[in-house]
Amino acid sequence: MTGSASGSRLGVVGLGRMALALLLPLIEAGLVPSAGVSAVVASRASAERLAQAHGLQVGTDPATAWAAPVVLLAVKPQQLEAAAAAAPAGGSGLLISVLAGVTLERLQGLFPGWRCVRAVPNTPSLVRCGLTGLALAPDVRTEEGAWVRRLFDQVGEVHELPETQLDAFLALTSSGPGFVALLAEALADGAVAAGLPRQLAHHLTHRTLAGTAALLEAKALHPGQLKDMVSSPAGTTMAGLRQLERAGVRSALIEAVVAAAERSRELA
Ligand SMILES: NC(=O)C1=CN([C@@H]2O[C@H](COP(=O)(O)OP(=O)(O)OC[C@H]3O[C@@H](n4cnc5c(N)ncnc54)[C@H](OP(=O)(O)O)[C@@H]3O)[C@@H](O)[C@H]2O)C=CC1
Ligand SMILES: O=C(O)[C@@H]1CCC=N1
Repeated sequence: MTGSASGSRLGVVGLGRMALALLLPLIEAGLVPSAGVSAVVASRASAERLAQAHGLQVGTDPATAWAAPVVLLAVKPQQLEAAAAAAPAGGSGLLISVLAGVTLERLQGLFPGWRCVRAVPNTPSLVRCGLTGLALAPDVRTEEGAWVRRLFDQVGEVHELPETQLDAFLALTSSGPGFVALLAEALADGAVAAGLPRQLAHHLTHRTLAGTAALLEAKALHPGQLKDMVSSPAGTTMAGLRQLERAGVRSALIEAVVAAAERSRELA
């Protein structure tokens, strides 16, 4: 890892799916040296499995991770109190939390002395197509803030936002991959039902999603414009769109994002 904010050591408290989605590409790109990572998880079995799978130092003694000058906190919100209870008193480093909903104010209360960053990343970070929302506590030093932005920039796009917008950001970008995956699964099922082989149906679904997103972005189209572009009068797309509107898919998607944002606020 480069940059004065970090030295060469990174503590990781909770090495689950999100922490791995961030760390593995950073290690692969040589931006975080695997020898400088000290990770802790809850169970000995997970520690052994993760150490073997990724060649990282993974244990269950929290002191090893909290000794680093920068700590990535990536336990579940429900595991926060236990993780905080195991942190040594008198910390003075940089704490980057990715916990859904957990506010800077709560982090500062639980980890006195730590300069806190609330990050909202997503799992496409694993393939360096991520999105990260960031809010920094006022005491985060200028060079630390710059280092954090650079770090997340390496796995995708960074958006620094007022903290009040992070729950909505998370609902769209962090929960969003789950919503889109459900759509992808259902679209592929439809293609199989209509006669395509399963493997081809999944491949074509992924390419359709990626191509649609690329077209929307490249031509700066409103989604409604693209919908109209592919809908011939009395054609195939309108036949499908009528079914979607009848089933309330548009409203269901709106409510899904709103529900995820509300749940994030509850987890605070
Ligand atoms: N998954 C996602 O897409 C996103 C997740 N997030 C946030 O990231 C965080 C982690 O989520 P995710 O990676 O999915 O969860 P996981 O369940 O995959 O990972 C949680 C990790 O925390 C470890 N852990 C549990 N308790 C402790 C403890 N007391 N001390 C140290 N480690 C502990 C677990 O160890 P063990 O395996 O031994 O139980 C596990 O490694 C959550 O707060 C979530 O809100 C944010 C954005 C997106
Ligand atoms: O579902 C969750 O709670 C986590 C946070 C955002 C995505 N996954």
